[in-house]
Amino acid sequence: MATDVHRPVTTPAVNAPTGSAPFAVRVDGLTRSFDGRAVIDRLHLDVKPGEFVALLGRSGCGKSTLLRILAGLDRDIEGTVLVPRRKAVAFQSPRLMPWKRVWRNVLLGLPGKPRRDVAEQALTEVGLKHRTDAWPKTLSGGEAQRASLARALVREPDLLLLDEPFGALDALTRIKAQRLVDELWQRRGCAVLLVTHDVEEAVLLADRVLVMDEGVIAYEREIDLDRPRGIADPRFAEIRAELLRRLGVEQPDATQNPSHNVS
Ligand SMILES: Nc1ncnc2c1ncn2[C@@H]1O[C@H](COP(=O)(O)OP(=O)(O)OP(=O)(O)O)[C@@H](O)[C@H]1O
Repeated sequence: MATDVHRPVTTPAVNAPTGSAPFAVRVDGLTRSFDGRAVIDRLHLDVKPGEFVALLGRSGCGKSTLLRILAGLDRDIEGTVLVPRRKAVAFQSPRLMPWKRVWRNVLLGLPGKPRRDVAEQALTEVGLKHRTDAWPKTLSGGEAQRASLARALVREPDLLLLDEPFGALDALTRIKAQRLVDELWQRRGCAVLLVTHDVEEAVLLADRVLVMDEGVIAYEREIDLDRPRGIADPRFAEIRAELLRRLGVEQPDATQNPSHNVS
């Protein structure tokens, strides 16, 4: 896996030697400040190749900032960030160019002559082949998000960065999109870093869930539940409750309130 090293902008970014790295992400002593305030403060993070990691944290704690840094979109940093050269990112808003048909959007930014067959293959993978020639404005929210995922897939990423990709979808479409990401991850075997506000989504999908706070990874939890996972599993509920506690969310105490007990 070819690796990029992102160092502070004062030092030119260098490419690490190619070869198989024992990690998909390695972040060491990362600091990012805005107006003198460190939003990320000497953060450490490793993600293994093929690992699915979810990142939770209260609003404004720096999740998107971290993701943008990993994507190489923000290099005004201190510390070291090593990420695979083949990486792709999908955001909450699909960011499709309205003047390009879906298949051309999928290929946007890829070097070389646009290859419709490559776009079509990725669109097939996300169940959107029938919309290959559509204009973005004719897509539903879920379809647009799938087109955005196809755009990530054509890059054949070793690391897929997802910033709240399901945040704007209705509940049913969201469940379908979660299943699709799960399938794609299993098929492609790439590492995934998913930023989400949804604790259930994190526990459903991830091998490991991180909670970010005060500029660092404040808590992490391996999710050792069998897949496919379901919220009916008592251990699922236990892990969800622990994560909510770590996020500072008050929960009703079942011992104080018998209506929460299922007998
Ligand atoms: N370009 C910028 N200039 C100044 N401040 C910024 C900039 N980008 C982010 N910030 C600040 O950094 C902090 C972290 O922002 P970030 O978007 O990473 O949070 P987040 O955890 O992703 O939030 P949310 O869950 O609400 O999306 C916020 O206080 C935000 O205002």
